[in-house]
Amino acid sequence: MSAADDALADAFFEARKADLERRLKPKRFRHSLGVSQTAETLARTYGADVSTARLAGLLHDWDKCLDDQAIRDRARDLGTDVPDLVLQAMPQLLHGPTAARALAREFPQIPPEALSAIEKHTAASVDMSDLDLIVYVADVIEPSRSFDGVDKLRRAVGRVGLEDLFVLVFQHSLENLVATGKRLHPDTVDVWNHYVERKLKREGTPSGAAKGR
Ligand SMILES: Nc1ncnc2c1ncn2[C@@H]1O[C@H](COP(=O)(O)OP(=O)(O)O)[C@@H](O)[C@H]1O
Repeated sequence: MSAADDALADAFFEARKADLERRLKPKRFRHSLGVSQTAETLARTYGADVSTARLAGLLHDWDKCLDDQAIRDRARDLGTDVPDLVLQAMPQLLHGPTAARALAREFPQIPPEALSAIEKHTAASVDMSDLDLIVYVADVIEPSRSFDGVDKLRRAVGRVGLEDLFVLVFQHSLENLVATGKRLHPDTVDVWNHYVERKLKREGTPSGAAKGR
């Protein structure tokens, strides 16, 4: 069995699930299982690798047990390259990047595609792979999430393309951050513009020509 096959096998999944149950509070552990199942469903729907999706979904919050200072320390120890604003003002945005690095170190057999999705699951990024998009979406719509509009997002699964689904979900995340007066990660505008530009191109809308109200 190759190293990647080992990481995608049931035994590895069950062992990391047991680790995770020890690391996380029960609600966060249930959320992780929900993200794993939802990522698996999305992978089936959109043609991504199902085993990698379920593993990335399971492990995305591996470092969510750390407080702000522990996250900062971990980011420094692991050599994670981050803007100072994020390190100081929004260290919780680093739990994806630190988890990806820590998991790679502890379990080198985890495929890079899964680590990439874990890294990007909170702040997103331009040029995300299908698996990155899937884990981002799964984190927001998994069954234990309950917020106004979640059913609309769930209903869009399979009805719209994966990137369009991501845009809907990312839009919801941004609206929520602004509505609650939160600061935005410095890359957020770039990510939004990147995916909106691509959506406008898919729809054949000339770049920069906003649709009238
Ligand atoms: N683009 C962003 N800019 C700033 N903060 C963000 C951004 N996206 C998510 N967040 C915030 O980062 C924190 C962690 O997000 P997330 O990993 O989705 O956690 P949770 O699973 O607890 O919702 C949340 O407080 C969320 O509001």
